[in-house]
Amino acid sequence: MADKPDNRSLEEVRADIDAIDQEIQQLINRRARCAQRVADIKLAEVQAAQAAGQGEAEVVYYRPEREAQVLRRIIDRNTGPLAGETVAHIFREVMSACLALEKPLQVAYLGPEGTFTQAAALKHFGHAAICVPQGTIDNVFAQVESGECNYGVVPVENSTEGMVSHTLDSFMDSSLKISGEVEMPITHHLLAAEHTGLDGIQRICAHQQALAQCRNWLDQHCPGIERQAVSSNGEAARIAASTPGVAAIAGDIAAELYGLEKQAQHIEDYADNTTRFLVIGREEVPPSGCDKTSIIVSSRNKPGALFLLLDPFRKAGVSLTRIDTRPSRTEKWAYVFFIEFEGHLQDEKIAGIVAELEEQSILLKPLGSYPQAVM
Ligand SMILES: C=C(O[C@@H]1C=C(C(=O)O)C=C[C@H]1O)C(=O)O
Repeated sequence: MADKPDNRSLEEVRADIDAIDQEIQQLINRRARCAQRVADIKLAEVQAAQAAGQGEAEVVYYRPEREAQVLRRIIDRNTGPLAGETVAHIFREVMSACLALEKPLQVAYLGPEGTFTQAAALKHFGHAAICVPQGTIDNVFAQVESGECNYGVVPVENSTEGMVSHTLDSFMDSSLKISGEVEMPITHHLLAAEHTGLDGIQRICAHQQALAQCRNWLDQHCPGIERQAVSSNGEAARIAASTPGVAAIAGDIAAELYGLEKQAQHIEDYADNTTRFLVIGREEVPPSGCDKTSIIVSSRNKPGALFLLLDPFRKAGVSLTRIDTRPSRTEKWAYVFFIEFEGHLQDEKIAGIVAELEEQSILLKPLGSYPQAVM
């Protein structure tokens, strides 16, 4: 059946919009009161456990598995005209604001301000979270380990350049768990002070990953210009803003934050350049129904060792989403594998695989099960 023609005048449509906005606002506040009630229940549960002498568990208001389920359902049932992802982003902010009524989350991220890691933190936790920049990946881990921050966000893998090895190394020494993943499409620009122009650039600063991701473009358009690797693209943008003749490779946030002009846009060599970030926390996350698990495993140095590590996955029909190897720092010439796969450590099938791997390996460290990225 065709829709009835919409004969409303401009004034009538605007009156409708005003009435709808009022209703949405009331509903959002009603939702917020529900979230407050949930928080009261969680607090009462922890207090009751403490009174019964059962440890000193802290109240964990944030529930990543529940948030992932809410967002997935929103995308699944969406009928448009707005895109599912668009509506999910709006609800991401609604949940973020509801949660902050109790206490805004403190989230450490690999800074400085203006990095893609900051954008990833905001995408995952929403804008009500208090995001705190850290100078190094180690500091992000330390902030979460000490309880200074609730969660941390670190880059782990880029689709052009592979793993961020430092993040993997940090996991080896840490007791923190992975509680989520964030995927960000990465777009790089060549940024410099206004009116610099390609001819006015003597040096290009960026994080080594960004330099690598734009290598072909730079070879073609900026041959002979010095390239300098610095600690982050945000830092590169800061340098470019204060040093004439210096350009930075960075994204839109950095361009805006440091008032830099785009000398060239979208200079990454591969159009589907994405970076994946991990969220680290102190708690294990229950199953959300669509999860991933990451483990570190080190095998005995014998023929077929890698085959033996992977065979349990094949037998159980479980897909690996990532496998990477790092030199072990304790035993010379031993290697550790960083393996990611679909499923949750609480699934029987996954628990079986892990038990089998434990027999084959000298070290097996589960880094956590967490909801697969929703947006
Ligand atoms: C309301 C809850 O607490 C938090 C807020 C949520 C929300 O606003 O929907 C979801 C999960 C938690 O992060 C809950 O656990 O249900």
